[in-house]
Amino acid sequence: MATLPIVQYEEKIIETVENNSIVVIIGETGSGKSTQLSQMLHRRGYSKIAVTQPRRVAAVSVARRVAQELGVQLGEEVGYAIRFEDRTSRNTRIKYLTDGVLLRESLADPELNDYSVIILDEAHERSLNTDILMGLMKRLVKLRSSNLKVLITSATLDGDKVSKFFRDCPVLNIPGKLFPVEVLYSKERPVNYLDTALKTALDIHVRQPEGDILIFMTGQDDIEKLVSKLEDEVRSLDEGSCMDAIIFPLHGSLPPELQVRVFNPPPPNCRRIIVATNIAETSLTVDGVVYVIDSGYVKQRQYNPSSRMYSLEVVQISKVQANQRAGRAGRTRPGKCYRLYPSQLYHDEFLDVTVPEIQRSSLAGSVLYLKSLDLPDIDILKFDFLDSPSSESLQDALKQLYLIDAIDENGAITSIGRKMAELPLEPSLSRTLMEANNYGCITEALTVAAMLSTETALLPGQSKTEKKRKRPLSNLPDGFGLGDHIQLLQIYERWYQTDYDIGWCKDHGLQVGIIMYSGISMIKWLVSASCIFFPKLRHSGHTATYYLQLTTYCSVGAGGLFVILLQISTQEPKNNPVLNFLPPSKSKVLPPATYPYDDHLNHYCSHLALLLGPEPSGVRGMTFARDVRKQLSQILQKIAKEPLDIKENRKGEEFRRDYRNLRKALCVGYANQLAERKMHHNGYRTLGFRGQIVQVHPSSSLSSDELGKFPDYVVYHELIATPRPFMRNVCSVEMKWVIPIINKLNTLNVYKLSGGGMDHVEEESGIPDLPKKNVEVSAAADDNESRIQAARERFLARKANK
Ligand SMILES: Nc1ncnc2c1ncn2[C@@H]1O[C@H](COP(=O)(O)OP(=O)(O)OP(=O)(O)O)[C@@H](O)[C@H]1O
Repeated sequence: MATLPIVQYEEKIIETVENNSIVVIIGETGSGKSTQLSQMLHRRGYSKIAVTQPRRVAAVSVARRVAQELGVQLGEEVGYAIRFEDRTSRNTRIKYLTDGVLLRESLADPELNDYSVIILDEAHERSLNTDILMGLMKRLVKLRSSNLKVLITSATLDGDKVSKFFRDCPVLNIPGKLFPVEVLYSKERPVNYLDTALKTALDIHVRQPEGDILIFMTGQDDIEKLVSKLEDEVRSLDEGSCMDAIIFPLHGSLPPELQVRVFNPPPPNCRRIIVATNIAETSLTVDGVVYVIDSGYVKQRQYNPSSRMYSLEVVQISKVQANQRAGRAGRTRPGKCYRLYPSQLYHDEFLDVTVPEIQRSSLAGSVLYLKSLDLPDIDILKFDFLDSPSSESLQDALKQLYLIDAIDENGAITSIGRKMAELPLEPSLSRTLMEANNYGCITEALTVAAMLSTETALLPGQSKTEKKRKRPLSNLPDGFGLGDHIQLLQIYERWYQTDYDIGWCKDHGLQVGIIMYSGISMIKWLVSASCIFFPKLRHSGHTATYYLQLTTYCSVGAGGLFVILLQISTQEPKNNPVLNFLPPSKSKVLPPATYPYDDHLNHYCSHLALLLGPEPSGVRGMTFARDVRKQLSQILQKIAKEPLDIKENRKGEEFRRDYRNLRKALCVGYANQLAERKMHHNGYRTLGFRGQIVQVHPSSSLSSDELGKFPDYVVYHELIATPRPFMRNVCSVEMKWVIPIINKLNTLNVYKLSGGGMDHVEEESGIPDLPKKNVEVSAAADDNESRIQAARERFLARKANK
């Protein structure tokens, strides 16, 4: 391997780090920041080094690479920790982790005493968590100036600005690029960038020498379309006219085991084409990528605090992002980057840097962390951020936290808030769990939280492919028309009643992937087993590869045997007689990856995946939800004072109930996400400050009454601003549960909540659509009467407003 540019500056780097608590390091993409800095510091005796990454896939892949370079087993001296998966041990000295995981660790140990060095890598991404960590590091180095070093690293960060933020800390600019990348621009912006990306990829495939292709698209839908078109086109090429090609999608909704497939080397005489979102933009080295195609766009989530609405917009990338994308080529040999936009556009119209996530996200979760850290004299509205979020965003977060009882009226964190902060969930779901415990329905609430946190949600369909799947799903439970949370719960309960039978999922329209997934897991287990019985295999990479390839072809050839394997494999591992002989999995989410030849095994399995067909995303949804549920249950048991009554599930009972307690708990958890139906139609108005007119998303399972009317009040999981604003994942709640929340809304003072005391102007808490006087909770005893009364008051209030 060629010497990486950063290695030549080792002495200078170490000297600067030794003399300063905070150092900013700027080096070209591929110069070795992510993989080498940690090793250098480790060599120089720093005891434990944390390296944060904004993205999970990067944390895993860089840890894997460093473990390989040091010749150690992943999870031992070098490990990684991402949400719901921790692959570290007591021996771990270099730990790659997502910035969110480090923030969470700081809750248990605010001084992060476990680490002697903290590296915030890829700081240019300006992820919400990295920005908050920067603010915290500034405080932390004061407290631990004698024994903590902080490094902020990036290829494309404004070093001077960061240096200024950290009181003029030194900035080291590491010159040098490992391999050159030739940048080619289009003459004009294409009318259809999907077709242009397709044409460019095929052109490269047919005309250019070997080397893999990485294409940056905006989102899952476009990726799926392009993958399918590429597959068709490659299949129709004359045999022997060019090398073979395998095409991989890569986006955040793919399960981790399918994401890492892209790192497996392709078979001989075969080109990989990877179609990715910006998940592949930073820190990733896919060995063999020589050509990058950059569409110039990214899909970005944007939160509007005044409407509390998310929109997902396709926007032009920044120059920083374009340069990061180009940097994915030329990492292991010279490369080319095809930009599907003219050079003039890049220079004149692209923003220099990406808008920080902190300025386009809901901040409730982050503010809760800050509150729970118990930092002295902290006024959230004046917290020292590199780029401050809008005061409106911070106020929105404080109000939400107050409404769900995470902070009191003076802004102090409550005991409920503390527990919520320990759960790796968004505040609304954490609060629902806390309340569900009081109402005796924690078992059900855990399932709902797990189903909603599983990114590859089964319902409602998000991508085109998922929409196609909606038909078979109609056989699934309907949530009794009470809403989507209940439907998700019922689906999981139904699955539980089949003893988590994968075949049941198959019967609901997910068969191919399910069998393939189980079949691959099964074969992994079998190969693991053969390595126990033939230990020589474990130590010989080449022999193992050869052996694995041989068995691949034998397995495929021996169709009969394979069918039997598949049959066995549709059972859960715990029920499977063969699997019971085998060692337990070390990793919590992935199928077992226990031996040093993991990569060969994954390689082998990806060959098999290619032979067998599409991906099992729906199954991942369910099996992953099950795993997440188990982990959440463990965390809850740990933070509860007394043992919790959490069952694996309750067979049958819930099908006779109206889920009243669960809906009550949801109402408390989603107190900031409530909507009231308009009087004469099925549109809703969100409750709180500046109500919005919104609709129930058409995919919802919420049903109307005999008059065709939806329930008067619902909670919603999120608001999406498409041309018409929709509530996604809604659940019916009752007015008498809503009233105490409205009363709370009337009393809050946001400046007190911020922790800054009363030295600000009194805040007007106006709720446009509701009476401002306190509503007596007792008045709600009779539902009908109170509804009539409320309707009357709403009418009068509206009239008065006119
Ligand atoms: N998985 C891998 N396979 C092959 N080579 C790799 C791998 N990971 C890293 N490398 C090599 O190490 C070099 C440095 O990678 P590293 O991720 O440390 O760079 P970096 O400076 O952090 O880049 P970036 O700013 O793009 O994240 C790469 O350019 C590549 O040559």
